[in-house]
Amino acid sequence: MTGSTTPQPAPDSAAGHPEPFGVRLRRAMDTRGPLCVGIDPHAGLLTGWGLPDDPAGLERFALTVVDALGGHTAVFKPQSAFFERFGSRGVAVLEKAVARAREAGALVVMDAKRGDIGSTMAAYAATYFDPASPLFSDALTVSPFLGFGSLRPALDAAEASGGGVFVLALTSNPEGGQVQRAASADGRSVAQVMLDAVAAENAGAAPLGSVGAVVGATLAEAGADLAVGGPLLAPGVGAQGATPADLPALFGPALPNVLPSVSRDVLRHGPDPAALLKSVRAYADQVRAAVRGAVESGGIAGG
Ligand SMILES: O=c1ccn([C@@H]2O[C@H](COP(=O)(O)O)[C@@H](O)[C@H]2O)c(=O)[nH]1
Repeated sequence: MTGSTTPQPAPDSAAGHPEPFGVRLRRAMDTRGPLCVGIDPHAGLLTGWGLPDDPAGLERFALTVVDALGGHTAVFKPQSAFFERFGSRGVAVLEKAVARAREAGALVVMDAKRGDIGSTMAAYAATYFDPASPLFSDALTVSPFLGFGSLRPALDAAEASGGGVFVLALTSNPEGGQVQRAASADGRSVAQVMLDAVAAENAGAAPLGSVGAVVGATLAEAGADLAVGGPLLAPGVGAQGATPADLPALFGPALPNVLPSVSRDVLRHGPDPAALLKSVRAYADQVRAAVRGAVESGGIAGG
């Protein structure tokens, strides 16, 4: 992680098309460090920071995180649920945090795990990928439980706005395998069907496609082909027990495209901005060291 360089370009490239999310993410990870910081304002964290568990406390919390880290971290991942629990006042705070994070040069992956029939998915797509929307984000987590094809409106809207989509494939929770490891009609696991569909979306994209997959860092093994040509968002580092040192064995050759995500284990260091930044820098350094070690040991190709 470097100082306060700004990885985000102007939204429009010279040709008038937005620069793709995958390109922007690759640059952000390379310049700021391969780490995503989750903004998860748990009630216990607000209390631990000496803040009230109300919209005013939520705003202080979220903006403190953004102001402390926005010029340094590659990606923020606000967890929408922790804002929605305060109703419209919480969503207003989320809007403010997203805008301020993007102004600071960080990319925003909205963790809302949206998924519905196509016509409703189009409304979700407008919420997060219409540049005029107050929740306009760089990327969105989506759930493919209604079938990969139901995600099409989000995939199309993301592409049009230079945004990205992260499709749940192998989640970090222990219950996920019940669905994700189940065999589909053609014998592939459900997770592999989703990963293959993600790979097809990214065909021809370089250096990184804009359609990613969520693969939990907590998994004992992937048991799937992770060569999707796009980013692999890996939550579960920190409070859920995974460490950066676990990543090479789990992700193998896909490791350079992995974006590990940490929420509680960074946030617990607040409200002191310097302590938050120190924690993020330590995590980013550990991830870099894990990738370097894997390259040096011949486990993955160097960049
Ligand atoms: O498979 C998944 C998908 C998403 N998440 C989300 O990431 C954070 C994890 O928070 P920690 O405090 O670092 O455990 C949270 O918002 C989850 O909803 C996930 O954990 N696993």
